[in-house]
Amino acid sequence: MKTFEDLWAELSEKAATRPSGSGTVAQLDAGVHAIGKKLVEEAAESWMAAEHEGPERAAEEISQLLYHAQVLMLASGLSLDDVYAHL
Ligand SMILES: N=c1c2ncn([C@@H]3O[C@H](COP(=O)(O)OP(=O)(O)OP(=O)(O)O)[C@@H](O)[C@H]3O)c2ncn1[C@@H]1O[C@H](COP(=O)(O)O)[C@@H](O)[C@H]1O
Repeated sequence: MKTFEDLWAELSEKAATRPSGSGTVAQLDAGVHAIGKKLVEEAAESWMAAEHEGPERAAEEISQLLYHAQVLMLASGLSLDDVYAHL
């Protein structure tokens, strides 16, 4: 099973090597504004799933929320430690 740190390592590699066909690279090229909109969209979908669609759908939406949070971190030049310092 993939962890938050596993995903971070994978996305960092994608950002560095920019393989063709990567959705992450496309998101990074779209910029912080577009990434932020996706993050907010996934937050709303997580909320709706948790309130109306049950735990399995909530878990799915929250995984997408975490993905987009990591993409925003990459686009902002942040490391995991930069964020963990505030937990
Ligand atoms: N975990 C994710 C992940 N979660 C969400 N998403 C993206 O977020 C979108 C959310 O889906 P929705 O159905 O909510 O959105 P949608 O509006 O239908 O989607 P779009 O119109 O934005 O495509 C998906 O279409 C993906 O583009 C993800 N994209 C990639 N990953 C993982 O990231 C890694 C790198 O992926 P690539 O960069 O694409 O190789 C791989 O391990 C992937 O599994």
